Amino acid sequence: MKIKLFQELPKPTNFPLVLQCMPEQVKKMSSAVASSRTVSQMLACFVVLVLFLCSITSMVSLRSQRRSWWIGSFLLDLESYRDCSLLSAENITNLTLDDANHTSSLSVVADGLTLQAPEVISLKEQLNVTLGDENNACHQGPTTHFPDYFTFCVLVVMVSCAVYQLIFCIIKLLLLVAICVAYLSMVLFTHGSLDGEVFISRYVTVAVLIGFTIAFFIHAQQTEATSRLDFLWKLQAHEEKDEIEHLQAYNRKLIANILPEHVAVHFLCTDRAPDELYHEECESVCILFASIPNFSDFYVELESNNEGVECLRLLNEIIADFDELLEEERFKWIEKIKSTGATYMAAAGLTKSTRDLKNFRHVTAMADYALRIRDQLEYVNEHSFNNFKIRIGINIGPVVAGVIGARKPQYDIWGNAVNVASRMDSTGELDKIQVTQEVYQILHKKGYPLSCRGTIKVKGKGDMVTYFLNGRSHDIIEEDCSSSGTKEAAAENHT
Ligand SMILES: Nc1ncnc2c1ncn2[C@@H]1O[C@H](COP(=O)(O)OP(=O)(O)OP(=O)(O)O)[C@@H](O)[C@H]1O
Repeated sequence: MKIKLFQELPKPTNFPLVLQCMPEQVKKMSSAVASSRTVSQMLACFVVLVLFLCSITSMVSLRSQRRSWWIGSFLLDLESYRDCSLLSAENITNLTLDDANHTSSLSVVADGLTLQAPEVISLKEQLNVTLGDENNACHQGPTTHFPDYFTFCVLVVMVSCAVYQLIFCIIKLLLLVAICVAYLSMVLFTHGSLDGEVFISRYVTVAVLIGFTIAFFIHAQQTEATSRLDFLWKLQAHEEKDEIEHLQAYNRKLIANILPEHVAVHFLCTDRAPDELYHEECESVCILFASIPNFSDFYVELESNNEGVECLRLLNEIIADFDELLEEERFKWIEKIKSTGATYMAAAGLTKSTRDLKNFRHVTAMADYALRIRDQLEYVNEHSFNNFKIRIGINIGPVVAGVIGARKPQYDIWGNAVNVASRMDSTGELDKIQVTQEVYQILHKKGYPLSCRGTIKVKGKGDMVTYFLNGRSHDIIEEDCSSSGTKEAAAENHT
């Protein structure tokens, strides 16, 4: 995989605390600078150059003031420095202001420069101080008093250049070389006279600066290599994190497709015991079994239908249509449990949020769903020129819900209510929805048209009075009519 170096990593959403206290304009400016590596580098180079200029400005002034004789100015010039040096305690031991006034033939010889007594007196008068005194004008901070200061300043500037890790090492090298060349040319050519007793040897200065440049360049290379490695690791970590998140989302979706949402949440929870059996007791669950008994007649393995695959394709479409209907908001109470062959099983009221013990909306939703899938099969028959018949059974009661299996876990429900619901299907009639007395009592109150089938024999249960659900609730139809009427009226008003 080819990775672009210094590609920009996702920016942190939160500003550091210091930046948060800053005015909005400053925040914007700093984030604009930080977001562009080129701008940041240019800014860093600019800062280093400004520092360098600041450090050598005094040196330039020193040269421009050389001919002036302004004692007491901030920049004492070179000649005054030399004069002060000559008048230091080492050269004139017994000279005080009074002595000098009375000594007419005093002369001072040092470094080949001869000052006659009147000149010395004149100088001393101008200085108006006692020579050899630490606080005299000769000591008042002339830059030349400690000229190596410039070399140290330049070294500090070079250190500041090394501090900026974001500058490429090659740019750093160019910057360091430029600083060295500029400074050394000043020391060697324009300020050559500062050498000797004033500067440390020019050769030492050259050696020190070259040595520092090499050291800083090696340091810059190492820092850059570390930064690149750091960047690649960060990039790799980001990619791996994205991959893990993607995988987690995929797993979540997969589990949500296999298990009901609330059960999937339980299984994705990290602090659950791995061998723990998931089960829960649910009261008043409405169970539906819907089967297509004549599908087995339709299913034949022939060469013409690709050994039965085309039959399975049609069954798959029917089941998928049933699944799709559950996406509708009004069927949110219902959870598909499974489909076995041509039998579809669903339950409503498995969680608190999908159970309505007051208005039994989960039961009415199941009744509507049963009517809806019957219509859907009619529709499939019309379009596939088949004559599939559906048989539906509905019951209500307590169940135990749980997940069975470690490798291919399956959510299922068990209990007498489930067995009876299955019996309502198996003992039912084609194209009819058979319900138990408990379901009848709920649906009847809600305005659903039901007809009593009579007493039937149910295996294991004995005689049972059952009912057929014949259509939708009058209340719901009225509600639908009024809402569609309102919609039409609204549409009319709109036009
Ligand atoms: N969770 C379930 N999923 C699918 N079908 C179920 C489930 N629970 C019960 N049934 C079905 O309910 C029907 C009634 O079961 P019951 O235990 O009363 O009698 P059975 O003797 O086991 O059934 P059968 O006589 O059909 O073999 C069975 O056909 C069974 O397949």
